[in-house]
Amino acid sequence: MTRETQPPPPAPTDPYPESRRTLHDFTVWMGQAAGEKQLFVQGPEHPLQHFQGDAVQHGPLKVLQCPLSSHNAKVLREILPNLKPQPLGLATSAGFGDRLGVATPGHVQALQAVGGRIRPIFAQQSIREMARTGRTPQQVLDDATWGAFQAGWTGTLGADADHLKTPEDIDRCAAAGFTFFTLDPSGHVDNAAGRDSAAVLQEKLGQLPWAALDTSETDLQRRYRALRLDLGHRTLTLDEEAITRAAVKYLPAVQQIQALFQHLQGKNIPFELEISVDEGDAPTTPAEHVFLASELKRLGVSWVSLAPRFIGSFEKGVDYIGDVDLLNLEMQDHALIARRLGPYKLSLHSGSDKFSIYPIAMHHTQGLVHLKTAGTSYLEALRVVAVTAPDLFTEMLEVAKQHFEEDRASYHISGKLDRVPVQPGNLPALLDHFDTRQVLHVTFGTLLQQFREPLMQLMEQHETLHLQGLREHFIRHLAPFAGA
Ligand SMILES: O=C(O)[C@@H](O)[C@@H](O)[C@H](O)C(=O)CO
Repeated sequence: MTRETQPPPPAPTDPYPESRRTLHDFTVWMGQAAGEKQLFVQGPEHPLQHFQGDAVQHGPLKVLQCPLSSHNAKVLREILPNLKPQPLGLATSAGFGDRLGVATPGHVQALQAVGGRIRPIFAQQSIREMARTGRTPQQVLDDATWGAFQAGWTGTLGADADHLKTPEDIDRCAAAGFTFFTLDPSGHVDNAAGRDSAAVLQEKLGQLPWAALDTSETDLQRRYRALRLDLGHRTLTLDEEAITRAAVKYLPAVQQIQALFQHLQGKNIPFELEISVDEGDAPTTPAEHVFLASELKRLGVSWVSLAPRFIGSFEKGVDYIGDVDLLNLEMQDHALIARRLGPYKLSLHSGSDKFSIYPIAMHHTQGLVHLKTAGTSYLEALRVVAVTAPDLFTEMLEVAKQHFEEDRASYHISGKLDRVPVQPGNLPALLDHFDTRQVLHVTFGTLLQQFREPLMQLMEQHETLHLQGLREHFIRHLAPFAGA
Protein backbone atom coordinates (compact mmCIF):
# COMPACT_ATOMS: atom_id res chain seq x y z
CA MET A 1 0.00 0.00 0.00
CA THR A 2 1.40 3.41 -0.86
CA ARG A 3 1.18 6.56 1.21
CA GLU A 4 1.80 9.97 -0.22
CA THR A 5 4.10 12.35 1.59
CA GLN A 6 5.55 15.75 0.93
CA PRO A 7 7.31 17.87 -0.07
CA PRO A 8 8.42 16.82 -3.56
CA PRO A 9 12.02 17.53 -4.45
CA PRO A 10 12.62 20.08 -7.18
CA ALA A 11 12.73 18.84 -10.76
CA PRO A 12 14.91 20.40 -13.40
CA THR A 13 12.45 20.48 -16.27
CA ASP A 14 8.89 20.27 -15.27
CA PRO A 15 6.41 20.84 -18.10
CA TYR A 16 3.72 18.94 -16.21
CA PRO A 17 4.08 20.03 -12.58
CA GLU A 18 0.60 18.66 -11.76
CA SER A 19 1.87 15.14 -12.39
CA ARG A 20 4.33 15.14 -9.49
CA ARG A 21 3.49 12.63 -6.79
CA THR A 22 5.70 11.80 -3.85
CA LEU A 23 5.25 8.49 -2.10
CA HIS A 24 7.32 7.59 0.92
CA ASP A 25 10.81 8.41 -0.23
CA PHE A 26 10.46 8.63 -3.99
CA THR A 27 8.83 10.91 -6.50
CA VAL A 28 7.33 10.28 -9.92
CA TRP A 29 6.46 12.87 -12.52
CA MET A 30 5.97 13.30 -16.22
CA GLY A 31 8.50 15.35 -18.10
CA GLN A 32 10.04 15.71 -21.51
CA ALA A 33 13.33 14.43 -22.88
CA ALA A 34 14.49 14.56 -26.47
CA GLY A 35 11.11 15.97 -27.46
CA GLU A 36 9.19 13.02 -25.99
CA LYS A 37 7.07 12.65 -22.89
CA GLN A 38 8.84 10.51 -20.33
CA LEU A 39 8.17 9.22 -16.86
CA PHE A 40 10.78 10.27 -14.32
CA VAL A 41 11.30 8.46 -11.06
CA GLN A 42 13.56 9.73 -8.36
CA GLY A 43 14.34 7.98 -5.12
CA PRO A 44 16.08 4.96 -3.63
CA GLU A 45 16.50 1.77 -5.60
CA HIS A 46 13.53 -0.30 -4.46
CA PRO A 47 10.61 1.23 -6.35
CA LEU A 48 12.77 1.91 -9.33
CA GLN A 49 13.61 -1.64 -10.08
CA HIS A 50 10.10 -2.32 -11.32
CA PHE A 51 10.18 0.39 -13.96
CA GLN A 52 12.02 -0.09 -17.22
CA GLY A 53 14.16 2.90 -18.09
CA ASP A 54 17.61 4.42 -18.01
CA ALA A 55 19.41 5.92 -15.07
CA VAL A 56 20.27 9.44 -16.14
CA GLN A 57 21.48 12.66 -14.67
CA HIS A 58 18.53 15.03 -14.97
CA GLY A 59 19.72 18.50 -13.97
CA PRO A 60 20.94 18.14 -10.39
CA LEU A 61 19.07 14.86 -9.90
CA LYS A 62 19.94 11.25 -10.54
CA VAL A 63 16.73 9.78 -11.89
CA LEU A 64 15.32 6.91 -13.82
CA GLN A 65 13.96 8.09 -17.16
CA CYS A 66 11.32 5.75 -18.51
CA PRO A 67 9.40 5.61 -21.77
CA LEU A 68 5.61 5.74 -21.57
CA SER A 69 5.38 2.03 -22.27
CA SER A 70 2.65 -0.39 -21.37
CA HIS A 71 4.93 -2.05 -18.85
CA ASN A 72 5.66 1.24 -17.11
CA ALA A 73 1.99 2.20 -17.14
CA LYS A 74 1.22 -1.03 -15.32
CA VAL A 75 3.88 -0.40 -12.69
CA LEU A 76 2.63 3.15 -12.27
CA ARG A 77 -0.90 1.87 -11.67
CA GLU A 78 0.46 -0.40 -8.95
CA ILE A 79 2.33 2.45 -7.30
CA LEU A 80 -0.50 4.97 -7.68
CA PRO A 81 -3.54 2.74 -7.15
CA ASN A 82 -6.00 5.51 -7.90
CA LEU A 83 -4.94 5.16 -11.53
CA LYS A 84 -5.99 1.53 -11.57
CA PRO A 85 -9.53 1.27 -12.93
CA GLN A 86 -12.12 0.10 -10.48
CA PRO A 87 -15.90 -0.24 -10.38
CA LEU A 88 -17.54 3.10 -9.59
CA GLY A 89 -20.91 1.82 -8.44
CA LEU A 90 -23.88 4.15 -8.46
CA ALA A 91 -21.97 7.43 -8.29
CA THR A 92 -22.80 10.01 -10.93
CA SER A 93 -20.29 9.30 -13.65
CA ALA A 94 -19.05 10.43 -17.03
CA GLY A 95 -17.26 8.57 -19.80
CA PHE A 96 -14.65 10.41 -21.83
CA GLY A 97 -13.98 8.36 -24.93
CA ASP A 98 -10.71 9.50 -26.44
CA ARG A 99 -10.10 8.15 -29.93
CA LEU A 100 -6.62 9.60 -30.26
CA GLY A 101 -5.41 8.79 -26.76
CA VAL A 102 -4.27 12.33 -26.00
CA ALA A 103 -7.39 14.03 -24.62
CA THR A 104 -7.46 12.77 -21.03
CA PRO A 105 -5.53 15.71 -19.51
CA GLY A 106 -8.19 18.07 -20.90
CA HIS A 107 -10.92 15.89 -19.42
CA VAL A 108 -9.17 15.95 -16.06
CA GLN A 109 -8.89 19.73 -16.19
CA ALA A 110 -12.62 20.06 -16.85
CA LEU A 111 -13.47 17.74 -13.98
CA GLN A 112 -11.20 19.66 -11.68
CA ALA A 113 -12.81 22.90 -12.78
CA VAL A 114 -16.39 21.80 -12.06
CA GLY A 115 -15.51 20.04 -8.81
CA GLY A 116 -18.40 18.07 -7.39
CA ARG A 117 -19.16 14.43 -7.39
CA ILE A 118 -18.70 13.12 -10.92
CA ARG A 119 -16.60 9.97 -11.16
CA PRO A 120 -14.68 9.63 -14.42
CA ILE A 121 -14.16 6.89 -16.93
CA PHE A 122 -11.21 8.13 -18.95
CA ALA A 123 -10.48 4.88 -20.77
CA GLN A 124 -13.60 4.25 -22.79
CA GLN A 125 -13.66 2.87 -26.27
CA SER A 126 -16.14 0.81 -28.19
CA ILE A 127 -15.00 -2.22 -30.12
CA ARG A 128 -16.12 -0.40 -33.26
CA GLU A 129 -13.81 2.52 -32.41
CA MET A 130 -10.90 0.27 -31.52
CA ALA A 131 -11.23 -1.43 -34.86
CA ARG A 132 -11.37 1.84 -36.76
CA THR A 133 -8.61 3.59 -34.85
CA GLY A 134 -6.40 0.49 -34.88
CA ARG A 135 -5.95 0.65 -31.11
CA THR A 136 -5.93 -2.29 -28.73
CA PRO A 137 -7.79 -2.30 -25.40
CA GLN A 138 -4.39 -2.14 -23.68
CA GLN A 139 -3.39 0.98 -25.61
CA VAL A 140 -6.67 2.65 -24.74
CA LEU A 141 -6.20 1.89 -21.07
CA ASP A 142 -2.53 2.87 -20.98
CA ASP A 143 -3.08 6.16 -22.82
CA ALA A 144 -5.74 7.07 -20.28
CA THR A 145 -3.36 6.16 -17.45
CA TRP A 146 -0.68 8.48 -18.80
CA GLY A 147 -3.17 11.26 -19.42
CA ALA A 148 -4.65 11.06 -15.94
CA PHE A 149 -1.17 10.96 -14.44
CA GLN A 150 0.05 13.91 -16.51
CA ALA A 151 -2.82 16.09 -15.36
CA GLY A 152 -2.54 15.07 -11.71
CA TRP A 153 -5.75 13.11 -11.29
CA THR A 154 -5.78 11.72 -7.74
CA GLY A 155 -9.36 10.45 -7.57
CA THR A 156 -10.73 7.05 -8.50
CA LEU A 157 -11.50 6.16 -12.10
CA GLY A 158 -13.15 3.45 -14.14
CA ALA A 159 -12.49 1.97 -17.59
CA ASP A 160 -15.33 1.22 -20.00
CA ALA A 161 -15.05 -1.54 -22.59
CA ASP A 162 -17.87 -0.15 -24.66
CA HIS A 163 -20.38 -1.87 -26.94
CA LEU A 164 -19.16 -5.42 -26.45
CA LYS A 165 -21.02 -8.05 -28.41
CA THR A 166 -19.04 -11.25 -28.05
CA PRO A 167 -17.17 -13.26 -25.39
CA GLU A 168 -13.96 -12.54 -27.33
CA ASP A 169 -14.54 -8.79 -26.96
CA ILE A 170 -14.90 -9.33 -23.22
CA ASP A 171 -11.74 -11.43 -23.00
CA ARG A 172 -9.57 -8.83 -24.71
CA CYS A 173 -10.82 -5.97 -22.57
CA ALA A 174 -10.75 -7.91 -19.31
CA ALA A 175 -7.14 -8.90 -19.98
CA ALA A 176 -6.22 -5.24 -20.37
CA GLY A 177 -7.75 -4.29 -17.01
CA PHE A 178 -11.11 -2.78 -17.93
CA THR A 179 -13.66 -2.79 -15.13
CA PHE A 180 -16.83 -1.42 -16.71
CA PHE A 181 -18.30 -3.62 -19.40
CA THR A 182 -20.99 -2.27 -21.68
CA LEU A 183 -22.91 -5.13 -23.22
CA ASP A 184 -24.61 -4.33 -26.50
CA PRO A 185 -27.15 -6.94 -27.61
CA SER A 186 -28.47 -4.74 -30.43
CA GLY A 187 -28.10 -7.48 -33.02
CA HIS A 188 -30.64 -9.48 -31.00
CA VAL A 189 -33.24 -6.73 -30.52
CA ASP A 190 -36.24 -7.07 -32.82
CA ASN A 191 -37.02 -3.48 -33.71
CA ALA A 192 -40.01 -4.46 -35.83
CA ALA A 193 -41.88 -6.00 -32.89
CA GLY A 194 -43.78 -2.79 -32.19
CA ARG A 195 -45.44 -2.80 -35.60
CA ASP A 196 -45.68 -6.48 -36.49
CA SER A 197 -49.12 -7.92 -37.27
CA ALA A 198 -50.69 -10.32 -34.78
CA ALA A 199 -49.89 -13.25 -37.06
CA VAL A 200 -46.22 -12.33 -37.38
CA LEU A 201 -45.96 -11.76 -33.64
CA GLN A 202 -47.40 -15.20 -32.95
CA GLU A 203 -44.92 -16.78 -35.28
CA LYS A 204 -42.02 -14.95 -33.67
CA LEU A 205 -43.28 -15.85 -30.20
CA GLY A 206 -43.17 -19.49 -31.11
CA GLN A 207 -39.50 -19.19 -32.06
CA LEU A 208 -38.35 -17.58 -28.80
CA PRO A 209 -35.82 -19.59 -26.75
CA TRP A 210 -38.27 -20.31 -23.93
CA ALA A 211 -36.39 -23.22 -22.38
CA ALA A 212 -33.11 -21.36 -22.28
CA LEU A 213 -34.89 -18.43 -20.66
CA ASP A 214 -36.53 -20.72 -18.14
CA THR A 215 -40.03 -19.39 -18.76
CA SER A 216 -43.02 -19.79 -21.05
CA GLU A 217 -45.47 -17.52 -22.77
CA THR A 218 -48.15 -18.33 -20.21
CA ASP A 219 -45.81 -17.73 -17.33
CA LEU A 220 -44.75 -14.41 -18.84
CA GLN A 221 -48.32 -13.24 -19.32
CA ARG A 222 -49.24 -14.28 -15.80
CA ARG A 223 -46.34 -12.43 -14.22
CA TYR A 224 -46.56 -9.20 -16.17
CA ARG A 225 -50.36 -8.94 -16.21
CA ALA A 226 -50.19 -8.92 -12.44
CA LEU A 227 -47.52 -6.24 -12.31
CA ARG A 228 -48.38 -2.80 -10.92
CA LEU A 229 -45.36 -0.54 -10.75
CA ASP A 230 -45.99 2.58 -8.71
CA LEU A 231 -44.15 5.47 -10.33
CA GLY A 232 -45.63 8.09 -8.02
CA HIS A 233 -47.40 10.12 -10.69
CA ARG A 234 -48.84 6.96 -12.27
CA THR A 235 -49.01 3.22 -11.95
CA LEU A 236 -47.39 1.40 -14.82
CA THR A 237 -49.14 -1.74 -16.08
CA LEU A 238 -48.67 -4.01 -19.10
CA ASP A 239 -51.50 -5.50 -21.10
CA GLU A 240 -51.31 -8.73 -23.06
CA GLU A 241 -50.26 -7.08 -26.29
CA ALA A 242 -47.55 -4.95 -24.67
CA ILE A 243 -46.13 -8.08 -23.02
CA THR A 244 -46.10 -9.98 -26.29
CA ARG A 245 -44.40 -7.19 -28.21
CA ALA A 246 -41.85 -6.60 -25.44
CA ALA A 247 -41.06 -10.32 -25.36
CA VAL A 248 -40.50 -10.51 -29.09
CA LYS A 249 -38.47 -7.33 -29.08
CA TYR A 250 -36.20 -8.01 -26.13
CA LEU A 251 -36.14 -11.67 -25.04
CA PRO A 252 -33.41 -12.77 -27.49
CA ALA A 253 -31.37 -9.78 -26.28
CA VAL A 254 -31.98 -10.83 -22.68
CA GLN A 255 -30.63 -14.26 -23.48
CA GLN A 256 -27.55 -12.74 -25.12
CA ILE A 257 -26.90 -10.42 -22.17
CA GLN A 258 -27.25 -13.28 -19.72
CA ALA A 259 -24.72 -15.35 -21.66
CA LEU A 260 -22.19 -12.50 -21.83
CA PHE A 261 -22.75 -11.65 -18.17
CA GLN A 262 -22.06 -15.23 -17.16
CA HIS A 263 -18.95 -15.24 -19.28
CA LEU A 264 -17.78 -12.12 -17.49
CA GLN A 265 -18.58 -13.58 -14.08
CA GLY A 266 -16.44 -16.58 -14.94
CA LYS A 267 -13.39 -14.34 -15.17
CA ASN A 268 -13.34 -13.58 -11.43
CA ILE A 269 -12.36 -9.96 -11.85
CA PRO A 270 -13.86 -6.89 -10.22
CA PHE A 271 -16.34 -5.50 -12.72
CA GLU A 272 -19.55 -3.62 -13.22
CA LEU A 273 -21.99 -3.92 -16.04
CA GLU A 274 -23.83 -1.54 -18.31
CA ILE A 275 -26.58 -2.68 -20.62
CA SER A 276 -27.04 -0.66 -23.78
CA VAL A 277 -29.99 -1.04 -26.07
CA ASP A 278 -29.70 2.52 -27.32
CA GLU A 279 -28.60 1.70 -30.85
CA GLY A 280 -31.88 0.59 -32.35
CA ASP A 281 -34.58 2.19 -34.45
CA ALA A 282 -37.43 1.68 -32.04
CA PRO A 283 -37.44 3.64 -28.77
CA THR A 284 -37.62 1.68 -25.54
CA THR A 285 -40.99 2.46 -24.01
CA PRO A 286 -41.22 2.65 -20.23
CA ALA A 287 -43.20 -0.62 -20.28
CA GLU A 288 -40.45 -2.30 -22.33
CA HIS A 289 -37.85 -0.94 -19.94
CA VAL A 290 -39.71 -2.59 -17.06
CA PHE A 291 -39.94 -5.84 -18.99
CA LEU A 292 -36.28 -5.87 -19.99
CA ALA A 293 -35.00 -5.03 -16.52
CA SER A 294 -37.34 -7.49 -14.80
CA GLU A 295 -36.35 -10.36 -17.09
CA LEU A 296 -32.66 -9.64 -16.61
CA LYS A 297 -33.13 -9.57 -12.85
CA ARG A 298 -35.06 -12.82 -12.92
CA LEU A 299 -32.15 -14.44 -14.74
CA GLY A 300 -29.62 -13.22 -12.20
CA VAL A 301 -27.99 -10.43 -14.20
CA SER A 302 -26.95 -7.37 -12.20
CA TRP A 303 -25.87 -4.05 -13.63
CA VAL A 304 -25.08 -0.49 -12.57
CA SER A 305 -26.38 1.36 -15.60
CA LEU A 306 -28.74 0.89 -18.48
CA ALA A 307 -29.02 2.87 -21.70
CA PRO A 308 -32.54 2.70 -23.13
CA ARG A 309 -33.19 3.91 -26.64
CA PHE A 310 -34.86 7.20 -25.69
CA ILE A 311 -37.51 8.83 -27.86
CA GLY A 312 -36.31 11.45 -30.32
CA SER A 313 -32.73 11.16 -31.51
CA PHE A 314 -29.45 11.10 -29.68
CA GLU A 315 -27.23 11.57 -32.70
CA LYS A 316 -23.47 11.79 -32.66
CA GLY A 317 -21.85 15.12 -31.91
CA VAL A 318 -24.97 17.29 -31.92
CA ASP A 319 -27.68 18.38 -29.52
CA TYR A 320 -30.83 16.34 -28.86
CA ILE A 321 -33.21 16.17 -31.80
CA GLY A 322 -36.84 15.87 -30.86
CA ASP A 323 -39.51 17.19 -28.55
CA VAL A 324 -37.78 18.06 -25.28
CA ASP A 325 -41.10 18.16 -23.39
CA LEU A 326 -41.91 14.62 -24.46
CA LEU A 327 -38.42 13.44 -23.56
CA ASN A 328 -38.86 15.12 -20.21
CA LEU A 329 -41.92 12.95 -19.48
CA GLU A 330 -40.28 9.75 -20.73
CA MET A 331 -37.07 10.45 -18.90
CA GLN A 332 -39.06 10.84 -15.72
CA ASP A 333 -40.54 7.38 -16.18
CA HIS A 334 -37.24 5.76 -17.14
CA ALA A 335 -35.51 7.33 -14.14
CA LEU A 336 -38.24 6.20 -11.76
CA ILE A 337 -38.14 2.68 -13.17
CA ALA A 338 -34.35 2.61 -12.73
CA ARG A 339 -34.79 3.60 -9.10
CA ARG A 340 -37.64 1.19 -8.39
CA LEU A 341 -36.15 -1.85 -10.13
CA GLY A 342 -32.51 -1.18 -9.25
CA PRO A 343 -31.43 1.25 -8.25
CA TYR A 344 -29.23 1.64 -11.29
CA LYS A 345 -28.10 4.59 -13.36
CA LEU A 346 -29.61 5.73 -16.63
CA SER A 347 -26.85 5.91 -19.18
CA LEU A 348 -26.93 8.59 -21.84
CA HIS A 349 -25.18 7.16 -24.87
CA SER A 350 -24.16 9.53 -27.62
CA GLY A 351 -24.29 11.89 -24.68
CA SER A 352 -21.93 14.43 -26.23
CA ASP A 353 -23.29 17.87 -26.95
CA LYS A 354 -26.83 17.17 -25.65
CA PHE A 355 -26.80 20.45 -23.77
CA SER A 356 -30.55 21.01 -23.99
CA ILE A 357 -31.44 17.87 -22.08
CA TYR A 358 -28.72 17.59 -19.41
CA PRO A 359 -30.77 19.48 -16.81
CA ILE A 360 -33.73 17.17 -17.41
CA ALA A 361 -31.57 14.07 -17.09
CA MET A 362 -29.98 15.29 -13.89
CA HIS A 363 -33.29 16.39 -12.42
CA HIS A 364 -35.12 13.11 -13.00
CA THR A 365 -32.28 10.76 -12.18
CA GLN A 366 -31.24 12.72 -9.10
CA GLY A 367 -27.66 11.92 -10.00
CA LEU A 368 -28.23 8.25 -10.84
CA VAL A 369 -26.85 8.92 -14.29
CA HIS A 370 -23.91 8.11 -16.52
CA LEU A 371 -23.00 10.49 -19.33
CA LYS A 372 -21.17 8.79 -22.17
CA THR A 373 -19.19 10.89 -24.64
CA ALA A 374 -16.58 10.05 -27.25
CA GLY A 375 -16.39 11.59 -30.70
CA THR A 376 -16.85 15.11 -29.41
CA SER A 377 -13.28 15.02 -28.04
CA TYR A 378 -12.00 13.96 -31.44
CA LEU A 379 -13.83 16.93 -32.96
CA GLU A 380 -12.01 19.22 -30.53
CA ALA A 381 -8.76 17.79 -31.88
CA LEU A 382 -9.92 18.59 -35.41
CA ARG A 383 -10.71 22.12 -34.24
CA VAL A 384 -7.01 22.46 -33.42
CA VAL A 385 -6.20 21.29 -36.95
CA ALA A 386 -8.63 23.83 -38.42
CA VAL A 387 -6.98 26.62 -36.43
CA THR A 388 -3.33 25.68 -36.85
CA ALA A 389 -3.16 23.81 -40.16
CA PRO A 390 -5.96 25.00 -42.46
CA ASP A 391 -4.61 23.21 -45.54
CA LEU A 392 -4.43 19.90 -43.76
CA PHE A 393 -7.92 20.40 -42.38
CA THR A 394 -9.31 21.16 -45.84
CA GLU A 395 -7.68 18.05 -47.20
CA MET A 396 -9.04 15.93 -44.36
CA LEU A 397 -12.53 17.29 -44.87
CA GLU A 398 -12.40 16.40 -48.55
CA VAL A 399 -11.44 12.81 -47.76
CA ALA A 400 -14.12 12.67 -45.07
CA LYS A 401 -16.73 13.78 -47.58
CA GLN A 402 -15.65 11.12 -50.05
CA HIS A 403 -16.01 8.35 -47.46
CA PHE A 404 -18.99 9.63 -45.52
CA GLU A 405 -21.71 7.51 -47.10
CA GLU A 406 -19.75 4.35 -46.49
CA ASP A 407 -18.49 5.21 -42.99
CA ARG A 408 -21.85 6.35 -41.65
CA ALA A 409 -23.37 2.89 -42.11
CA SER A 410 -23.06 1.76 -38.49
CA TYR A 411 -24.12 5.10 -37.01
CA HIS A 412 -27.56 6.63 -36.57
CA ILE A 413 -27.12 10.13 -37.88
CA SER A 414 -29.05 12.46 -40.15
CA GLY A 415 -26.20 14.71 -41.34
CA LYS A 416 -26.21 15.40 -45.09
CA LEU A 417 -23.20 15.79 -47.31
CA ASP A 418 -24.82 18.42 -49.49
CA ARG A 419 -25.32 20.66 -46.49
CA VAL A 420 -21.60 20.86 -45.70
CA PRO A 421 -20.53 24.39 -46.73
CA VAL A 422 -18.55 24.21 -49.96
CA GLN A 423 -16.40 27.29 -49.54
CA PRO A 424 -16.30 28.00 -45.85
CA GLY A 425 -14.68 31.29 -44.93
CA ASN A 426 -13.99 30.24 -41.40
CA LEU A 427 -12.69 26.70 -40.98
CA PRO A 428 -12.93 26.41 -37.17
CA ALA A 429 -16.60 27.44 -37.44
CA LEU A 430 -17.20 24.22 -39.39
CA LEU A 431 -16.69 22.42 -36.13
CA ASP A 432 -19.91 24.06 -34.94
CA HIS A 433 -21.84 23.14 -38.07
CA PHE A 434 -24.30 20.26 -37.67
CA ASP A 435 -23.66 18.34 -40.89
CA THR A 436 -19.92 18.94 -40.97
CA ARG A 437 -19.59 17.71 -37.39
CA GLN A 438 -21.33 14.48 -38.30
CA VAL A 439 -19.34 13.99 -41.49
CA LEU A 440 -16.11 14.36 -39.52
CA HIS A 441 -17.43 12.41 -36.54
CA VAL A 442 -18.04 9.13 -38.34
CA THR A 443 -15.14 9.18 -40.79
CA PHE A 444 -12.47 9.05 -38.10
CA GLY A 445 -11.28 5.57 -39.10
CA THR A 446 -10.67 6.58 -42.69
CA LEU A 447 -9.02 9.85 -41.70
CA LEU A 448 -6.73 8.17 -39.19
CA GLN A 449 -5.55 5.69 -41.77
CA GLN A 450 -4.43 8.55 -43.96
CA PHE A 451 -3.59 11.41 -41.61
CA ARG A 452 -2.65 9.87 -38.26
CA GLU A 453 0.92 11.10 -38.28
CA PRO A 454 0.39 14.78 -39.06
CA LEU A 455 -2.63 14.84 -36.79
CA MET A 456 -0.72 13.44 -33.84
CA GLN A 457 2.18 15.79 -34.51
CA LEU A 458 -0.16 18.75 -34.37
CA MET A 459 -1.66 17.53 -31.11
CA GLU A 460 1.83 17.39 -29.65
CA GLN A 461 2.86 20.80 -30.96
CA HIS A 462 -0.35 22.48 -29.83
CA GLU A 463 -1.03 20.52 -26.69
CA THR A 464 -1.96 23.56 -24.62
CA LEU A 465 -4.45 24.81 -27.18
CA HIS A 466 -5.95 21.34 -27.53
CA LEU A 467 -6.32 20.82 -23.79
CA GLN A 468 -7.75 24.29 -23.26
CA GLY A 469 -10.41 23.59 -25.88
CA LEU A 470 -11.28 20.29 -24.25
CA ARG A 471 -11.40 21.88 -20.83
CA GLU A 472 -13.91 24.53 -21.92
CA HIS A 473 -15.97 22.08 -23.95
CA PHE A 474 -16.23 19.59 -21.12
CA ILE A 475 -16.98 22.14 -18.45
CA ARG A 476 -20.18 22.71 -20.45
CA HIS A 477 -20.87 18.98 -20.45
CA LEU A 478 -20.12 18.37 -16.81
CA ALA A 479 -21.44 21.43 -15.00
CA PRO A 480 -25.10 20.29 -15.17
CA PHE A 481 -24.12 16.99 -13.52
CA ALA A 482 -21.65 18.27 -10.96
CA GLY A 483 -24.27 18.90 -8.29
CA ALA A 484 -23.38 20.37 -4.96
O1 LIG B 1 -18.68 5.85 -31.52
C1 LIG B 1 -18.68 4.82 -30.83
O2 LIG B 1 -18.56 3.69 -31.27
C2 LIG B 1 -18.89 4.95 -29.33
O3 LIG B 1 -18.02 5.89 -28.80
C3 LIG B 1 -20.26 5.39 -28.97
O4 LIG B 1 -21.27 4.69 -29.56
C4 LIG B 1 -20.37 5.42 -27.45
O5 LIG B 1 -20.98 4.31 -26.91
C5 LIG B 1 -21.09 6.64 -27.10
O6 LIG B 1 -22.27 6.62 -26.98
C6 LIG B 1 -20.28 7.83 -26.97
O7 LIG B 1 -21.04 8.97 -26.93
